[in-house]
Amino acid sequence: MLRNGLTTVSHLRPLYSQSSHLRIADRLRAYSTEPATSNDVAILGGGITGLACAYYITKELPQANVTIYEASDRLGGWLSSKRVPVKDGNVLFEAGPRTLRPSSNGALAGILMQELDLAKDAIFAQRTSPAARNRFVYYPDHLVRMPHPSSGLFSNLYNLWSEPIFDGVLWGAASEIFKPQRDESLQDESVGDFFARRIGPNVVNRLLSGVLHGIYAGDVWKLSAKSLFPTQWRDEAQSGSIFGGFAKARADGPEVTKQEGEYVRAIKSHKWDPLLRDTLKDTTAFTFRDGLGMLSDGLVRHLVGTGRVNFQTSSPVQAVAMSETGSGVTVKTESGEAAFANAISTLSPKHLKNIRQAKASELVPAIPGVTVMTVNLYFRSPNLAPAGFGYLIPLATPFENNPERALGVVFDTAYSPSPDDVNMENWHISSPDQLKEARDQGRLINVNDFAWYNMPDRPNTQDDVKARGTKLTVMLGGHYWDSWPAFPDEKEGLALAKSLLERHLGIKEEPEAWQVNLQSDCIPQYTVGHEQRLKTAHSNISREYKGRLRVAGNWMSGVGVNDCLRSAWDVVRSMKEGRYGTGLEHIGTNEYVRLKPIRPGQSTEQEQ
Ligand SMILES: C=Cc1c2[nH]c(c1C)Cc1[nH]c(c(CCC(=O)O)c1C)Cc1[nH]c(c(C)c1CCC(=O)O)Cc1[nH]c(c(C)c1C=C)C2
Repeated sequence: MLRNGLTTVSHLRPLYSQSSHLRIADRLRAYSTEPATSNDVAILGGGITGLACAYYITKELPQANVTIYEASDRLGGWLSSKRVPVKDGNVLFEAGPRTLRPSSNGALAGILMQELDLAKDAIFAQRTSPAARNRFVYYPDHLVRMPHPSSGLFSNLYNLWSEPIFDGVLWGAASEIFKPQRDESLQDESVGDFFARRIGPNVVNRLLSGVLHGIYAGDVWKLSAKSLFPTQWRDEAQSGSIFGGFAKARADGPEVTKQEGEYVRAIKSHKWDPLLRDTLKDTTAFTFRDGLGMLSDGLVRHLVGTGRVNFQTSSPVQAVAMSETGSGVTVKTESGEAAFANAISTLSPKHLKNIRQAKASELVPAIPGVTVMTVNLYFRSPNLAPAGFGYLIPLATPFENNPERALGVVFDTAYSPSPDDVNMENWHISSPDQLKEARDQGRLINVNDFAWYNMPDRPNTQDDVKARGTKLTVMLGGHYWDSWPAFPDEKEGLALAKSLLERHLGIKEEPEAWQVNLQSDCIPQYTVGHEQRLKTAHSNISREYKGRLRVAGNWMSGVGVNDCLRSAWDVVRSMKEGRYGTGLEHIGTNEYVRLKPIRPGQSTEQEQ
């Protein structure tokens, strides 16, 4: 959509929402009331989780056909990458997530990249890059760089001693082991209460609240310690302290849920492209030439190619009911009813509620969401922000230094190279022959802190401009807007972002391009008691749909894109193995396995 008065060149076209891409047989079947084959699966929601579910089904369940129902006219959910023209070319703006990390659940994104042939389009910011080394927090009236090994011991110690943000941190951490253990009757508490009790309130208000702004856009005093920090929560109960548990895990190996152990094993047994695996090992975060939207586009393209997926866009689901025989479910939309053996809902709990028209009781207890406004800005001048990831604004930053109620600012230029960044004259190693030779030998090539994977072409760039400017995203709102009756409009959002950047970074320049995006209810809040709510949802869904409806998405085990992929992977794996489940059966599990300790020089974990 056009937000800034400039023509937007959008690569996110409604290509796959066009009925010409749907197989006629599939379309007829989708609207017939004939019984489905025993394998057909309906997927509710065409965001990244829905697309990933369809992908894993086509890969793992060769007999199954899939129908994806999406209420809007586009697929991909809130992955939304758009090109915006500027005077000397165009730049890419991300309305939602902008980068992915390759570790943990991120391995699935790496595997998708390999299987969808997207690695050649990827941009890999290396661990050596400023994006990895320089992370800032704004407190109380200036940017404070977080300690990092690359800064050197002296500089880190000086920072810890001189910056008020770290007051009480060292002492709080050192004495944590002596703090009394919580009462056994305590079932959950807020992240704030937990860490204030274990380390001290300054750590919560000045540091941790900022980190949780950057992930959940949420309030540290409301989010659940048990759900967000399960390892530390268990460590206190089992070892008496967080540090005690940490030391035990270092010595004996970390304990993880059985489900996590299976995941680690599956990832390890994947047949990795060795160069991609090595590239990802040295990568702090990655994205693609045309932004993260390339991931959802790549999935859709692949799914169309399988001929087994029927896309029903602009088709909100009105009801999902058990079939009369109990051998499947029927999905009702405005156009009719269709029968399936199984359904996977990737809808938010709020939308899931609507699929049980007549029922008054709730299927999934309410899980609140926060609204985030992202304001993308592109300035003509380069280096208006320090080199680095960006900065977070914690709760303790005084109101007069953050009246805009911003959560943080991302320095997008750090992940989003333009031709300047890959200009041969600026390379660490300037001989292309030397680089090609290294790559031919399978060695990783680092061009100004970006891995060069797509040999022999030039390293990928995202912003197509002659001279690099500064690209920033201001994040506003989140829990600060919880009780607001209305949100700022585009003009107000832009004004808020500009006034924040002027106060914090001294930027007075007018942006050459900008885009304001209001993401309503976009990040679910795992507030105190979240685990219990998920258990209730599991028993309700199980009772009503008897294993025929499963759920996946960002409201159960992590709010990021990587977590959505993981949730899709888990749900399809459980279907493949014929396990009875709802997608929530693992919640609150007490079956654990111990992984082998990670020894120096060893990079991966193994199950014992
Ligand atoms: C667009 C708003 C989002 C905010 N949080 C998330 C989104 C999509 C989800 C999220 N962000 C991060 C994680 C942790 C895992 C990780 O990839 O590191 C999750 C689950 C970290 C993160 N936060 C910000 C960035 C650039 C990243 C890296 C991944 C990403 O591109 O999202 C910046 C940031 N995100 C939000 C705020 C308020 C913020 C402020 C600087 C909200």
